[in-house]
Amino acid sequence: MPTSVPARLHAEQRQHIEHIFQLGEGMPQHAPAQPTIRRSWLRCLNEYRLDPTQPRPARVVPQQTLIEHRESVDELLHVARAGVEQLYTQVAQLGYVLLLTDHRGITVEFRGDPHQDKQLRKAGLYLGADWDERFAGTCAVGTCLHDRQAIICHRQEHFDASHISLTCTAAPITDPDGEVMAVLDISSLNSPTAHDSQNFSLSLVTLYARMIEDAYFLQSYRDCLIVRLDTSREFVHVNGRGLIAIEEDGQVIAANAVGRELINRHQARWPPWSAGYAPRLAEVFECDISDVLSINSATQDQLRAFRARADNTIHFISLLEPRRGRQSQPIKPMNSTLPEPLARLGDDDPAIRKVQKLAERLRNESRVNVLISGETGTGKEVVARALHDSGQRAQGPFVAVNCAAIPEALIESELFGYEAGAFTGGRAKGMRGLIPQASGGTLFLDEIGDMPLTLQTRLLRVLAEREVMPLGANAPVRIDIRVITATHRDIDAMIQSGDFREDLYYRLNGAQLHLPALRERADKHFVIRQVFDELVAERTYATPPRLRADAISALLAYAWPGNIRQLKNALGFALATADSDEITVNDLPDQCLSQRITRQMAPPIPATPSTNTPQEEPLLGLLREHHWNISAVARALGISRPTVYRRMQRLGIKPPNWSC
Ligand SMILES: Nc1ncnc2c1ncn2[C@@H]1O[C@H](COP(=O)(O)OP(=O)(O)OP(=O)(O)O)[C@@H](O)[C@H]1O
Repeated sequence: MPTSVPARLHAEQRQHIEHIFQLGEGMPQHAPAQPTIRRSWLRCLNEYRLDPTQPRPARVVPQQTLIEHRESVDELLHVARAGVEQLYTQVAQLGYVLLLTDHRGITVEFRGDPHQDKQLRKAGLYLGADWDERFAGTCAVGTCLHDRQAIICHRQEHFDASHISLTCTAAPITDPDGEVMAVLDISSLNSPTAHDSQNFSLSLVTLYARMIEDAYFLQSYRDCLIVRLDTSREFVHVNGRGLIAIEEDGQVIAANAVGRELINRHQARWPPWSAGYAPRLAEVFECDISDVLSINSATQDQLRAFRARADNTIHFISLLEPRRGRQSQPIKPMNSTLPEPLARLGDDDPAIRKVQKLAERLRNESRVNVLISGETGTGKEVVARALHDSGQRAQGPFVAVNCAAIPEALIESELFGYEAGAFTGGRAKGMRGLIPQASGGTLFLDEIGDMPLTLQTRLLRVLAEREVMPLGANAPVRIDIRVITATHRDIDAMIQSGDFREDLYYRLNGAQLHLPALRERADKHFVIRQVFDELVAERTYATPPRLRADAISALLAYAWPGNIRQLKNALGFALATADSDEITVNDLPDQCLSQRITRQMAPPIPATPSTNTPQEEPLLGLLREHHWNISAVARALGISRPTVYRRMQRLGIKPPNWSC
C-alpha cells in the first residue's frame, strides 16, 4: 500500500483503500464478492486512473449546467414525477433518499429529508450531484450506467473511501430503443451492515424503474395503437408487462424491454430487433391483425389469447387505442417515386402495383388505347383520371362518358354532336359532341360493353381516322384524343355471342389494366384510410372525426361486393349518422357486419337459373343477403334501382319468385 494515504482518513477507510490495491495487484481475498463491483474497481484503477488514496468530496454541477441537464430529459421528468413521488413515499420513512439521474449520471431529480440537507449534500445525495463512475468511482448510479443493469452498491463496495458509509441501489430506465436514458436510485446515509438487507430495495427500485419506463413508452407512442401483453390473464390490464406499439396494419413500430425480448426470441426465424427491420404482429403471434384490432369491441373482457410463434407460450393481449387526432395526418403511400395521382391509387398490393407501374409507362403514350377492367366500384374511373392527371395531357379536358347511362337513341348525338337543325328536337344551335369536347385531352368511355353494336362500328372509324362527323355536318371534325375505356363485363364472352365487335376490342385493348376487387387487396387498410380521409376533407368539422380500431377491423373483414364505392357509402353513412367524432363499429351500416370475407370465400351457390361468371357473384351474394330487396341492394352499391335491374338482367340473375 502506498505511503501517501492522508492521515485524516480513519482506520476503516485506510483498510478499504488497502483492499482496492490488493485487488489491483491480483489478491482479491478482501475484495467484494460481486463480479460487477470487482470489475468496476479495476476500471477505476486501470482505466480511469482514479487514486483511491485521495477520496474526493461529491461534485455538484453549477446551477446553469443542472438546468441544461434537466432540459434534456424534460419529457421523462414530466412522466416520471408520479413514480418518483410514490417510491419516495414508500422509502422515506426507512431513511432513504431518492435520486433520478440522466444518462450522464447527473442528478436531475431528488427527494430527501430537508432536515438532513447539509449531510446529504456533503455525501453527494443532492440535486446536481455527478455520479459518473469516471469521476465518482464505483457507485450504484455510475456502475449501473456502465453495466446497463440494476445494482446494489453497499458500503465498502463503493470505490471512493468517502462513500463507504452509504448504501445505494439503482436501476436503469431505458428508452424505446433500449438505450439507457436515466437511472433511478435510492440511497441511505446509514444502513445495516448486511448486504442482503438491500435486496428488497433492489426489487422496489427495479419495479419503479420499469413503471417509469413504460409510462414513458406509452407517452412516446400515444398516437399509435399499443398492444399490452402478459402471460397472466389477470394481470394484462393492471400490469401487462409487454408493450408493443403497432401501425393499424400490424407493423411493429416499437416495443418496451419485455416486448423487445419477445421479438428478439425470433432471431432464429428473422433478423434480431434493429432500427432497420420491424416485424408485423402477425409474425410474432399466431394471429390475424383484424383479430387484434377487434379486441375492444368483440370480446367481453377486452382481451384475447394468442400464441407466441417463438416459443408457443400463450400471451393475453389487450389493446390501447391511440390518442385522438392521429388519423388526421395525411397518409403516405409506400411507392412515393410514382407520380402523385398514380401513387394515391394504392399501397402495398401486388395487383395494384402492377397497375401503377404499367400506368406510369403508359401515361404519355397517348396512341395506346387503354382498357381498364374490374368489378363494379373498384375505381376504374379513378384510375382513368389518374392516368390522365399524371401525363402530358393533364391540362387538357377529361371527358367521362357512361355508355350505360345514356339512352341508346341519344348516344350517337351525345358522342358525335350535331349541327343546327340536324334533327327535330335538337338544340337550335346544334351541340358539340362529347368526343370533340375531349380533344386535346382524354375521352373515358365507361361501361363500353353497353355500347350498341351500330355505334361500335362508328367508334371504330373514329379511332382509326381520328375524326368525327357530327350528325348533319358536311365535313368531319379532326380530333386529338387519348381513349381510355372501362368495363366490368366479360368482353370475350360478348365477342363470342356477337354482342361486341372483335376488331373494336383489339383497338381499344392496346393495354389492359385490371383492377382487383377490394376484398382481394392486401392494401385494404390503406384504401379505408384514404377514402375516410377524403370524406373528412370534403366537410368541415370542429374536431376531425376518428375511425376507431374496432370499426377498421369490421371494415377489413367485410367482403365488399360493391367494392370501393360501397366502402365510400358505408363510411359516408357512418360520418353522417355517428353520435360523436369517434366512428365505432356500431356506426357502420348493418350489412358491413354481416358478410365477412370468410363467407364470401365459400363456394358460390348457383343462381336460379345460372349463367354466372365470377364477376356476378358479389351482386348475387348481396341480393341474397338483402332477401332480394332491390332498393336495399341499390343503396348498398350506391347505384340506382334501374341499374340493379339492368345488371341482373344482363347477368341472367332472377329472383326465386320470378316465373319466366
Ligand atoms: N383509390 C381510391 N381511393 C379513394 N376512393 C376511391 C379509389 N378508387 C375508387 N374510389 C371511389 O370509389 C367510387 C367508385 O370508383 P369508380 O367510379 O372509379 O369505380 P368504377 O370501377 O369505375 O365503377 P363502375 O364499374 O360502377 O363504373 C368513387 O366514388 C371513387 O371516388
